[in-house]
Amino acid sequence: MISLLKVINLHKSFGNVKALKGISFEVKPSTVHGFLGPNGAGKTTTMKILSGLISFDKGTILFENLNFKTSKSEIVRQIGYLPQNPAFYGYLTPVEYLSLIGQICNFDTRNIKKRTEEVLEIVKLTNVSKRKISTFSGGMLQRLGIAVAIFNKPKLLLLDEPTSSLDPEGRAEVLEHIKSLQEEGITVFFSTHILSDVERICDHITILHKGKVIVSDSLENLQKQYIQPVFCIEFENIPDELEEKLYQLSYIQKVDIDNSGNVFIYVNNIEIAKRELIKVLAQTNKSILSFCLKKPSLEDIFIKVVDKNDDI
Ligand SMILES: Nc1ncnc2c1ncn2[C@@H]1O[C@H](COP(=O)(O)OP(=O)(O)OP(=O)(O)O)[C@@H](O)[C@H]1O
Repeated sequence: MISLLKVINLHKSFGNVKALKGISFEVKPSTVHGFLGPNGAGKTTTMKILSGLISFDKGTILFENLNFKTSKSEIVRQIGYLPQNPAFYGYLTPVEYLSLIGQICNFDTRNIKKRTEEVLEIVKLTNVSKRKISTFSGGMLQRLGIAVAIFNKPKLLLLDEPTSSLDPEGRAEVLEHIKSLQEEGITVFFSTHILSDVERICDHITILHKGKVIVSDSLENLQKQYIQPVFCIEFENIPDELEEKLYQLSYIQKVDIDNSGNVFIYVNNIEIAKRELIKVLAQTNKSILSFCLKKPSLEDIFIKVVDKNDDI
């Protein structure tokens, strides 16, 4: 699949602070791409460069076949950006506010009206389109921010921590909208610290740490590569010499039994284990209350890769 955006060896310093130390990653079209990293990793700096707000020192940015160095204005016209703390004029209604945006984007009056109705429909704010923005909840404000960012029909939408200031309900609401933008043909690149948000809606993930990209891959590949599958078994009574018996099997890597009697079995061949392990456990003749394969968590991946790269 050809990339929509390619960032190659991008550098940016603010005085002595090296915010980006040669980052490279690609964003595929029609994906939701999560941009993860601890505070100060360089996420906002990257977003500001991509939206054309600040310059970069070194490197290449390609958008489709265009080079950012020579076609910046053509590229940024196709990129929407929702900053971390968007500000609105609270005394206006969404219709009035979006009309203002339409004028800034050089739409004519008829098209402003049409596009305003369309984007309000997309972000599900049609029923409050004539209410003052000052009365909106955090989730509604973020959705209005998305409406502004997609007004000009961008191919790529950059969202800087769109859920960080929201409660769980507001987050769920905004995440649902981000996911639905894919259906509108918009590719989304969004930064966050909240790992569960990424897990919920992202296809691809780039992890940034201290100005460097330490991982950039599909969520599926990351789960396969970084997470060891673990079987979790709850017995009514733990069978005698269970650990010794399990360690005799070549596909068993590690067995842990916690204080509540739950057994965690790590394996090196998931396919054999899926077929054979349950049969082996059944031969113990002890009642099994539950048996499951634990789903890899993004938090585990994050901790693993950030720990591994902590000395960079
Ligand atoms: N205008 C600036 N002047 C000086 N230093 C800056 C400026 N903007 C960012 N930095 C520094 O660059 C580094 C990267 O900051 P950036 O805001 O991009 O990180 P971030 O990953 O977005 O962090 P957060 O999650 O806290 O928003 C930090 O060390 C920050 O202090």
